[in-house]
Amino acid sequence: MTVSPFPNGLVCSDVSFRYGRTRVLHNVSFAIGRGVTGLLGANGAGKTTLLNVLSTLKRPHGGTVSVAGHDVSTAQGREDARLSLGYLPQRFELMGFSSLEDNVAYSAWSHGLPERLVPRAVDDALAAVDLLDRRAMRARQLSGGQRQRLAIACAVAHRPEVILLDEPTAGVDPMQRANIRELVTRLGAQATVLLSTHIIDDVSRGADRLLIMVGGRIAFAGDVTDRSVGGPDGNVPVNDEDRTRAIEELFLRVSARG
Ligand SMILES: Nc1ncnc2c1ncn2[C@@H]1O[C@H](COP(=O)(O)OP(=O)(O)OP(=O)(O)O)[C@@H](O)[C@H]1O
Repeated sequence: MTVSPFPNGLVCSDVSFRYGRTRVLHNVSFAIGRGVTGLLGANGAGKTTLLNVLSTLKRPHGGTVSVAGHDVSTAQGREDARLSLGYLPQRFELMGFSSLEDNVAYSAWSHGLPERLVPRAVDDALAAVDLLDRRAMRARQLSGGQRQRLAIACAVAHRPEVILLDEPTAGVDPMQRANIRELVTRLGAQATVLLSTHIIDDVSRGADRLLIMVGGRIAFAGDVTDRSVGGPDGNVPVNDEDRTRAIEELFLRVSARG
């Protein structure tokens, strides 16, 4: 057995998953630690399915997942993992008629944060997403981008060690996107963050590492500053624009290879 370099991060070993008889994840393996790892893949590549498996919502048909050191193949491991996990799914529900602070408090409590720690956690999470001054508002009164930020606050208020974000910047304007990107970078300073996205800018500007999924397999894994991201000529991109272009080219190259 190989020892993961990130025993307290997210370790996915040889994971397979099927919907009925259709295999969607094929022997997916990677290990990531603190920082932001971008997960890129075309529509239908299997990103959401992978996040559902990593979050323990779905059980893999093969392989193992370890979240913050907890092996999720056992009932106790899954229970411990859920307390160490924050998951922002692609489609999330907020309690529209409840205040922002009640939304975050309920989420923190339901993730197992002791009740006495909840008020402070709510303040910290709302401050982190820049919504503290709207704490008493009802969630249904927020704009789309603000709702997205509130949902992130709900996902991270219990201070999880591993955070899974499924397209957190989908459908938000460039200003809000930059705010969310900055927030994700801050989260990555304290936690292992896996960020699934179609927006290459989010990866080139905000991620340290990159995974590319093609047809349910990991087709590329590396640092965003790796020489391999620079393409066949091996030039290392030095600024965000060059890096975005290089990652886009890498994505197309790797996807075409299948
Ligand atoms: N509940 C389901 N039942 C059957 N097949 C499914 C189900 N959910 C997803 N699939 C299939 O699994 C494959 C992977 O889907 P998934 O949603 O994981 O991809 P994705 O990379 O997240 O796509 P997108 O970027 O469009 O969100 C697709 O072929 C999809 O049709």
